[in-house]
Amino acid sequence: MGSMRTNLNYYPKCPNTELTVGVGRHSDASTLTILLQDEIGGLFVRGNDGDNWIHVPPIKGSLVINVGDALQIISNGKYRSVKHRVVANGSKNRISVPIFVNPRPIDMIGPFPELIENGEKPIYKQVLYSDYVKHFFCKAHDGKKTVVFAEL
Ligand SMILES: O=C(O)CCC(=O)C(=O)O
Ligand SMILES: [Fe+2]
Repeated sequence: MGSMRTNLNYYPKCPNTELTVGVGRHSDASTLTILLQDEIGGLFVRGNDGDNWIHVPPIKGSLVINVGDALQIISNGKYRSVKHRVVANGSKNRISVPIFVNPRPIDMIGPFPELIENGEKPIYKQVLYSDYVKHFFCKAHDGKKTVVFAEL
């Protein structure tokens, strides 16, 4: 069991795209995010090793699935949450609908014991998911810094 939240994002067209942030770089606090985007485009993801932003082109009828911080913590870093951002469009409005699939607020999250039985060291501690979310939302988006909250 988990909890889910849906956002309805509306990005009005913006003549000065170089002066505008659609959504600043961040990873989601979710376990997984299921994202429906319209045909406009503007979502970029960052490779874990690379230093370039990769455009995620909208494909009709498809959903984008993003790994979130909770899955990174639960998997002891085996799955890494994806850093992403949205760039405003100069001539067209854009809509996106992410569904955040989350642990419940009352859940303690930390590396699954099954993953650390073979001598692997946990790199994250047990945190109450509602505390993680509170920490996540009390800061402006700044890449993946929020996951440090759960590090040992
Ligand atoms: O609009 C998008 O494509 C992504 C939005 C997003 O990253 C978010 O709501 O967390
Ligand atoms: Fe996001």
